[in-house]
Amino acid sequence: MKPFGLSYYLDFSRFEWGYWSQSDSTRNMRTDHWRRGRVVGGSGSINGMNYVRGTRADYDRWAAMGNVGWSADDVMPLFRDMERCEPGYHSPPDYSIRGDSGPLPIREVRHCHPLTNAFLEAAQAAGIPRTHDFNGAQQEGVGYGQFNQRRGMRVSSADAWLKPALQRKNLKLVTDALVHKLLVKEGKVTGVTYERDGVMHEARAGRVILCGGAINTPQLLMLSGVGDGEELQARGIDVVLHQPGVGRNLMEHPLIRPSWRVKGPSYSPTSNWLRMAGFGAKFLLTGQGPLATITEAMGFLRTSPAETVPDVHMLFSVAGAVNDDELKFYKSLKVLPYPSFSMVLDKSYPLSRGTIRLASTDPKAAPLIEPNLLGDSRDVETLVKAIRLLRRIVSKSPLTDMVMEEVEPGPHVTSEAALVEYVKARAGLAYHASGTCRMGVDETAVVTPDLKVRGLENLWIADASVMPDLISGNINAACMMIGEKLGRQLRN
Ligand SMILES: Cc1cc2nc3c(=O)[nH]c(=O)nc-3n(C[C@H](O)[C@H](O)[C@H](O)COP(=O)(O)OP(=O)(O)OC[C@H]3O[C@@H](n4cnc5c(N)ncnc54)[C@H](O)[C@@H]3O)c2cc1C
Repeated sequence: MKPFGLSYYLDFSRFEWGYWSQSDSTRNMRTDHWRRGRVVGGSGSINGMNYVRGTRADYDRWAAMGNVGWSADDVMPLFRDMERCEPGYHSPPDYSIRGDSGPLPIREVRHCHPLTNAFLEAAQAAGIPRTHDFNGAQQEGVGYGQFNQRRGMRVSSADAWLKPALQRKNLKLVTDALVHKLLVKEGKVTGVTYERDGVMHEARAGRVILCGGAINTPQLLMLSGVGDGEELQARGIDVVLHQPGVGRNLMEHPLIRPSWRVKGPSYSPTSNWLRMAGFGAKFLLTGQGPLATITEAMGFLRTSPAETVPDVHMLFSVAGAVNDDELKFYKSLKVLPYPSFSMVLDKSYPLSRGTIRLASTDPKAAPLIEPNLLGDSRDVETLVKAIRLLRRIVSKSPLTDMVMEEVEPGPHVTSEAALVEYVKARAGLAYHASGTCRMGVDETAVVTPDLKVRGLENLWIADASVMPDLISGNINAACMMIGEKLGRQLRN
């Protein structure tokens, strides 16, 4: 999926794990599709490419939890070294903060749809500040989207780091392989077993680094006997290390998609061949337009003046789409078939926590994902306040003049109770699963601040599972930073 636009037309489900969660009692017993990339580059090879670092305060919070080495002063230089801001930013980036020579190109949206510019103006009319770089000095506010793309084409971590390194003689990439478990001898990890074309193999290593993501990394640890001792024994797995923190603390940004129908054309699917040809030409000539992305602007908003930091994050999507539980195939998303936009909204610092458990000792079986996505009522309250804020934005010119009607939640959903019910009925995933092998300094932390698995020799983790709590915004950039940080640490 190099150009994002292809995902409208082609079925990429074979590059995915196809996980569905357990019914969620916090959301009317709904179940949802936990999309995860099953491809070189992982979920970063199938994601939306929105590039967000998170705030300085996010990492200072991680450090304040005892995670030495993770403060903003420690990690922001890593982000800068990773990035190469492409030409064409509306305001020149501040290169004391942003990078200009790293392996990962980051471009800003240009030549937007009129709805995007109308949204930015309306948000400011509603009292929301304009930020010229939410990855720079000020995250708060609304601004144009940034993407890890070159001329509109995806540049994933595999493109930026792995592919150039493949020429090295000491690197071998084995694809189409499923790791079954860790090899552990007397508390020391010596390698992994994996299956390829129905044949089992062993890979031995001086140092083993797990990066299977927030669902598969804890699954692999549990299959290897590392997890809650009682639960492992109940499944007949020999306990290598009793570590009840494995698979706990599952974090996800709960997400809703308030949507509006508009009078003029948006990027919604169209049968007008002339318009489609125009989109194709724009992409080929400039790398911009809906084939590169449909989320042209972003916002980090405070739902009330009492909030000290933005508590919700939103993407302005110039094609309306709503969550759809009826769709049991690979997206659980219904694109609205008429001109429309969505304000894709997620709660930045969710308090609810879910769990990953083993469903079976078969490495090919999906683990049990128990989301508990809205287990803490404060997450619901924030999303309800955020809907009111979005409605205020839409009521402002020039956006209001372009809108025909509110599609979701709908004009009649106005009371507190009705909005709470809407959130419970419709909230889904931002695909930011994280935290299931939490970094920390306490007994239930799975890794130490240097990402070493506590209680085992020779094993580190570098993926979203180590995050101690969630950052504000999308998390792929933070995952890349985590990998970069561990790489430097082990090299030294
Ligand atoms: C649909 C979607 C849209 C998203 N949009 C954005 C966005 O716009 N911006 C953003 O910043 N973030 C986005 N994200 C989130 C972001 O991409 C992920 O959070 C991030 O890629 C997670 O990185 P990770 O290294 O933790 O895991 P992953 O990227 O999931 O990598 C795990 C890798 O391990 C492999 N693996 C797992 N188990 C095994 C095994 N047993 N044997 C062999 N291999 C195994 C997987 O196949 C995969 O390649 C999105 C995610 C999704 C799914």
